[in-house]
Amino acid sequence: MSSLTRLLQEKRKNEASNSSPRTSADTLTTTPESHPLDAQTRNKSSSHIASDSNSSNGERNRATMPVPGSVTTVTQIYSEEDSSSTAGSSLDERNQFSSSFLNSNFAHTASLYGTSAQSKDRFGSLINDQGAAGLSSYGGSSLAPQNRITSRLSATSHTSGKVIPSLSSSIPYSVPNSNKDNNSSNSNSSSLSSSWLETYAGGLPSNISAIDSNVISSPKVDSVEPRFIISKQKLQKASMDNNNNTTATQARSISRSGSFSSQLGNLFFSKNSKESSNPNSAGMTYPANSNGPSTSIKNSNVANGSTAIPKPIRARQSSIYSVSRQPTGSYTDNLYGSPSSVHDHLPPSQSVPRSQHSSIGDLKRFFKKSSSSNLSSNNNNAIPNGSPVSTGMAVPSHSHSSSHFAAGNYPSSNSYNGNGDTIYSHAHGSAVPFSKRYVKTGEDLGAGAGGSVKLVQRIVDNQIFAVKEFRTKFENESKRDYVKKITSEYCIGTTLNHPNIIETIEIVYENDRILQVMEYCEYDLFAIVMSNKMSYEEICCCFKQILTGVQYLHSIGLAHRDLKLDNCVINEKGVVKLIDFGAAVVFSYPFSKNLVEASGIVGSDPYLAPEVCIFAKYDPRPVDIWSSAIIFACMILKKFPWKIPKLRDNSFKLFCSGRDCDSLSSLVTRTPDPPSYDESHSPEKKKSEGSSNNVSDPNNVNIGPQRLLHSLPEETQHIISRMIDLAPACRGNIDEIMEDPWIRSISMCRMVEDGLAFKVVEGDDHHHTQVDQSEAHIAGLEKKKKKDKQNN
Ligand SMILES: Nc1ncnc2c1ncn2[C@@H]1O[C@H](COP(=O)(O)OP(=O)(O)OP(=O)(O)O)[C@@H](O)[C@H]1O
Repeated sequence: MSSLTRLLQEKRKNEASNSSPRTSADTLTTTPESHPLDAQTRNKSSSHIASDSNSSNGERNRATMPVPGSVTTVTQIYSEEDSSSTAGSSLDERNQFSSSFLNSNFAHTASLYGTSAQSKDRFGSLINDQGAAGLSSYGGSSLAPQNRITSRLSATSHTSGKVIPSLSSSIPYSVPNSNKDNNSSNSNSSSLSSSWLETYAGGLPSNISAIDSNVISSPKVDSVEPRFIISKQKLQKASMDNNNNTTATQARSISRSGSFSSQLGNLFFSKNSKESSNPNSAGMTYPANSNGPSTSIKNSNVANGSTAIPKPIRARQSSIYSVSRQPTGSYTDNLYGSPSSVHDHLPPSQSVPRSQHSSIGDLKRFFKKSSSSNLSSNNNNAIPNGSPVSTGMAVPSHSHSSSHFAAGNYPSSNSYNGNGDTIYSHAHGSAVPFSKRYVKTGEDLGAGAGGSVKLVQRIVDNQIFAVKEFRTKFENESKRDYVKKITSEYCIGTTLNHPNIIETIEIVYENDRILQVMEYCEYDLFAIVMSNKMSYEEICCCFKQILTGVQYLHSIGLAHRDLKLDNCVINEKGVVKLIDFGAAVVFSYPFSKNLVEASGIVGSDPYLAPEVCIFAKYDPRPVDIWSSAIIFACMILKKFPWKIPKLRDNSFKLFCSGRDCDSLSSLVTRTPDPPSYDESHSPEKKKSEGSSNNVSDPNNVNIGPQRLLHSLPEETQHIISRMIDLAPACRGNIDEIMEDPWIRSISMCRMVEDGLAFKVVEGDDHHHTQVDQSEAHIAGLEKKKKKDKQNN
């Protein structure tokens, strides 16, 4: 056990002894004997690994085998709940694989965006170990509760009111070697990693190289060149000028780091048009030298002209031509390259990425509207940094998506009388009300925590789209949480541009509903997996496409945080797309090496990475990596490896056991082994990763990582084991994963540019399974399941 971990545990122990009786039960137990794996308990568990659905009996038998006495089992800190909860909450073993998989997979996303430990406490009493009616932070949805595992806020010590440490405070994420002096104000992790780094001569694992602290801090500047020094008089004059021109001041005051969120906080909770029109309360305004607000907008909030709102025509115009998909990596060109942007009028130092302006302006208009209808005001609510709101606003600055808002040739108005407003669009004719441009067609596609998704047909060309209608605010939900969710999806949806990410066509606010029009994909990946018709090559293709989408997200500083089969759709050409960015967060801002940790138990139980359930803050990138590996395992096994990554789940407990360590917290906080002398002099060997997968008995397939891995094809085992390393610091990062020989060898269907359009180049060793449209989406599968139940 590392001294660091020991320190952490001692701290917890002390905290535990000082707190309530409940917390004393959370004390770390490290003695293997105290949690022997007992066959009976395991027997109750239904979530076992098997290579296919017919092997359930064999699996059950295997699970009842006594675990050799020599192997270690793991215990989890803060595990009162875990130890007291029953194995009965695991998947029902008697069920067919497919049905348990189906039941379990209708999982809601739980999210507590950026909540503090205290705020989590508010929900603590609602925790329900049985899972069926557990708390969804969204308060439920239209899907039948028996059909889903609701992600609960059940993890760890949230109920005990303890402040759970940040994961990065116990492992060295940071890389402060290059600017040691600058990091004096940084967290412990920086100094820890600094010494760690010094000790081991810079042998950094590849997945932590880009980050040098978990705090955003401005770099210190020792000396400033004279030409950059502005005299006091000049400054005063400038500020007087600025007072006369608040619009310009506001525009210039928008900074990349942090201020977006607080300004957005004001924006969202503006009480009325008066407040909104006050630049000090509204926060976001448009550059004075832009074309200014459109007086043609029939919006009382805007009509007085005192609030500088992006000219919608401009924003709309800006989105038409440049929205065609750009190959990954071309975003910086788009971001700064378009000559027609209003931002080009600003000197570089004052300009902010265009799409930020557009998004913010659009959002401002939208939320002023909605605040006058749905949301009552509350100016006191500040939205914290790192929340999905700030996240959302930060996204465009990273991304190429400014192209969405670059010059174009849109209809002269994007607003229409009374009924609705297109917030974002790169669709023709968006000046016409949504309801006059689209008709609903067919069955609903699905519904989840964020809203319901329907199929619509565009009248003008009969093209089919998926429309997500965001749910309205729940009564017991804070406006902050609601707004965060919507904003996050809005910003991200309008920003991302990659073949493996769903394309947002437009976002419309109409009759108090928020509608996101997306490209339609004919199948849910979940439904395809459930058809049991996928070939191995097809599974690999889908997996690589998912990873490609993740690689794109991570490359622009975003993490999805809710990767699961349900959030992957696939079109009839075999192109997989990631959907549902309601839980996504920014982990890195442009031009910054700082890691912005994520917080909250967000995601769906079976796909959750263990650190999410243990730490209040964590790096969200390894979380995506873990979830992607679980998706792969699900596609191969047609079932979940476990129901939840907590020790109360016997399958997960067995997976964690049999290693050279007996405590889950130690395993999770492990750091890569420093390279030995030999390794550091041999690039090949250097790659051999330290990991928490250290196995006591590699031949025992009932316990340890091989419990899962042995069920997977051999060539996949190496990289999957790197992806499901219990320690996020040891987990492979996305670039490393893409370099894995097996991943590289996968023949993947992909989109390539073909003149102005894109065409799909199919993988050469497989075809993609198609299923009947009645069973192509989760809603259809649910219906079928209900029908089957009734017939039985
Ligand atoms: N573009 C699309 N094309 C086809 N089907 C889609 C599309 N977008 C969503 N769906 C279907 O709608 C379902 C719900 O969508 P989504 O995940 O965005 O909703 P949600 O309310 O955010 O769900 P969750 O509970 O996972 O947060 C998906 O599982 C999928 O079946």
